[in-house]
Amino acid sequence: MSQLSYARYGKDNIRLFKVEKDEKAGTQTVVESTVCILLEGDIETSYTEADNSVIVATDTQKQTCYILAKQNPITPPELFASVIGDHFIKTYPHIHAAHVKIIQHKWTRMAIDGKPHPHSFLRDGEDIRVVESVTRENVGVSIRSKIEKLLVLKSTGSAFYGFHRDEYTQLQETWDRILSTEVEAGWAWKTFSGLDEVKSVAPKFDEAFNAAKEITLKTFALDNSASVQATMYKMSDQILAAVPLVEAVDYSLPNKHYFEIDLSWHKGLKNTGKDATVYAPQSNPNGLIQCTVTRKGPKSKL
Ligand SMILES: O=c1[nH]c(=O)c2[nH]c(=O)[nH]c2[nH]1
Repeated sequence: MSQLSYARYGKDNIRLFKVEKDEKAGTQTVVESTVCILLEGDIETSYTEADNSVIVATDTQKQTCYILAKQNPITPPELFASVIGDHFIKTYPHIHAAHVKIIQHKWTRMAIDGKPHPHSFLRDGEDIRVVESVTRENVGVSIRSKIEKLLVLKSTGSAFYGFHRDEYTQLQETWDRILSTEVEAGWAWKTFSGLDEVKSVAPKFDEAFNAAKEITLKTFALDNSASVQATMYKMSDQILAAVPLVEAVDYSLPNKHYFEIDLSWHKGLKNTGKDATVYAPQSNPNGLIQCTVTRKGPKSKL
C-alpha cells in the first residue's frame, strides 16, 4: 500500500555554551550555539516495523554533541559541524549521512574604560552566523555558511527607475529613496573529501565569514544602488572573488519599504521628494529579492 520514501531524524535546538579559559592571560572567551543533528541511513525498519534497534536515540545525539564540544573546539562552526557529522557516520555503520546545522549567536567582548574586559560580553546585534553541513559516506562533506538577520538601512544613495511599466503599474520612479533590508547571505563551499580536509582549511572559514560581512556592508553603503537586484549581484561577485574555495553565493534580501507621506493637506507642509524627512516604515507586504551566483568556467580547485 505505502512505502517510506525518505527519512531522517535527530535532535533540534540543542543549546550549547562553551567557555575557553586562558589561565595565563587571565581571559575567558565564550561561544553560544544552537545545533540541529539529523541522521540518515538504514533506519527504515524503525518506521515500518517498530524496530527500535536501529535508532541512535535523539537523546544520545544530544549527549554526543556535548561530549564532542568538550573534546573539540566549537569554532569555527564549519569545523565543529564536520566533527559531529564525521562522528556519526564513522561510529554507526548503518548511519550513512549526517546533516548538521549550527547557529552561532553573538557574544561580543565588552570594552570597559576603553579596554577589552576579560570575561564580560554583550549582544551587539541580532545577526547570526549559520552553518549547514552534510557529511555523507563515500561522498564527503558539503558545507554552506551563512549570515542571517543582519539589519541594514541607508537613508539615501538608492534609486529605482526605468522598471517595466504597463496598465498594472502605479509605482512612481525614484532617484532617491531609503533602502533597508535584513541580509541573509550564503556561500557554498566546494565539497570536501572528509574531516581531514575540512581541518586543513579551517582558518578559511572565519576569513570567509569576515570577508562576506565586510563586502556586504561596504557594498551596501558605497554602491549608488540602482536596485536591490543590482546591488546584491555586486556583493555576490566580490565574495566569489575573495574566497576561491567557494563555488556559489546566494542572497535573500527583503526590501523593507519606507514610504513617503504626503502632508501637503496640512497647511501645505512639504514632505515629498527632496523635502521628505518623515516616512512611514512598512511591515508588509515587502519585496523579496533572491539570487544565486556561481563562477563562470571550471569549478574551483584547492
Ligand atoms: O530594488 C527594487 N527591486 C524591485 O524589484 C522592486 N520592485 C519595487 O516595487 N521596488 C523595487 N525595488
